[in-house]
Amino acid sequence: MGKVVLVTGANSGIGLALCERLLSHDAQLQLCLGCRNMQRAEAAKHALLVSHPKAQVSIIQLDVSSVHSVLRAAQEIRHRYNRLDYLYLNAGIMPNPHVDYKAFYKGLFSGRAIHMFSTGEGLLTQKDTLTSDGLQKVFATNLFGHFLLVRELEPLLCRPGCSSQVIWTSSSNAQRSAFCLDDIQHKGGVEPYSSSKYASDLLSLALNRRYNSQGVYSSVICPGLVMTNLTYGILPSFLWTLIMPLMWLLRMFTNTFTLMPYNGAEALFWLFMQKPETLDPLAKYHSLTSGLGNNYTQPRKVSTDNYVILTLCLQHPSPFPFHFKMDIDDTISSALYEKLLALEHTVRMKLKDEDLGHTS
Ligand SMILES: NC(=O)C1=CN([C@@H]2O[C@H](COP(=O)(O)OP(=O)(O)OC[C@H]3O[C@@H](n4cnc5c(N)ncnc54)[C@H](OP(=O)(O)O)[C@@H]3O)[C@@H](O)[C@H]2O)C=CC1
Ligand SMILES: CC(C)CCC[C@@H](C)[C@H]1CC[C@H]2C3=C(CC[C@]12C)[C@@]1(C)CCC(=O)[C@@H](C)[C@@H]1CC3
Repeated sequence: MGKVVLVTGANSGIGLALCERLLSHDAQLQLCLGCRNMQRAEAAKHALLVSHPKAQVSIIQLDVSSVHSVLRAAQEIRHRYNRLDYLYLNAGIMPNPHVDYKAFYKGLFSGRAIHMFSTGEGLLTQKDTLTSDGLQKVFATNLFGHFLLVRELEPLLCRPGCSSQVIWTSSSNAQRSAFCLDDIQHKGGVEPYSSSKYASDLLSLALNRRYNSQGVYSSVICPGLVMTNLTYGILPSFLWTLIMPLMWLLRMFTNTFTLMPYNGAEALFWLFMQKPETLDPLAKYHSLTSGLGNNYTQPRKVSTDNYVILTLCLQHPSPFPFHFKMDIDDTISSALYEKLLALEHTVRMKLKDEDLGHTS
């Protein structure tokens, strides 16, 4: 039986490009597309089968922002498969983005112009909304729904004698300054995207600590800047087309402008071919494209100087001396993990109450 791979957000952009690449590499795969929109999912499946007519591709209806949908989809996946070798947590949103053009022009003439272009740091804010579960939507979609999915799929991921990989599509826009342990949903801020992506980096660390002994390995990747529905939501496509020559020029200075979904999926695909035991839990794997258009994957250390958040978000005085930077990383990721477990408990209880309410 071929390996089983589940990809969330597989009907467009980087997720769909990854599916194409995986099927080109291994025709025996059992590929499952986790999508909320069945029409788009069917179109994606059709496109994959046109290029790989013998491939085994199935669809699972999954809205990662909805607790109920995640639980139902996980139940169906457990029913369909008896193993899960790769779980790609790729679905993501950046709703109502706003570009700070003043900061952009300021940054353009500063020494940090390249950094600004490759991370978008300080340029973007978003207006978040609530889900029907009462959670912040960006947090629920980019982080919490995926956390719940991992927890629900534990029996398929943790199999004695076998290893499996959980792979998060994070971002170079993940900034520690946007994240706060006291507000993991980012209710009080204007950078929920950045916060959720930073939280996914931390959560991946915690998952490794929790699950490595059971053969589950978690990694995070950065796809670079890619032209997809997500980026077309930031600037209209005609404007991206207009500035495309500038983007190609900038590729000479930053290899993070992967631009095409195929290139952005490079690190996701690269991880598929690695022995998970050899991966560095403290690394973030970057999809990079050189000025000449060659794709490659590069591990870069996740920032370890998290004492900034600690001092901002934990009670003063901080009980941790600065020279324990690695331990502090562990402390924050553990604290986030605990908070996610507590939230999971709350939402499960709420669902139970609602179910009881309906039946009585
Ligand atoms: N493009 C870029 O430059 C970068 C992207 N990323 C990350 O890459 C990932 C893929 O995004 P990208 O391909 O660019 O953008 P797309 O908008 O093309 O893809 C996002 C995918 O996520 C799905 N999705 C969104 N919300 C949900 C939900 N609630 N439940 C299930 N699926 C959902 C979308 O489905 P639907 O069609 O139904 O909306 C879509 O398939 C995201 O996590 C994004 O944050 C990271 C760094 C840079
Ligand atoms: C209109 C102006 C002439 C050009 C404005 C450019 C900005 C809109 C982009 C410059 C760097 C871009 C960027 C992202 C979004 C668009 C920019 C801010 C991201 C934040 C998109 C999502 C991600 O996850 C990041 C990796 C991107 C980093 C760069």
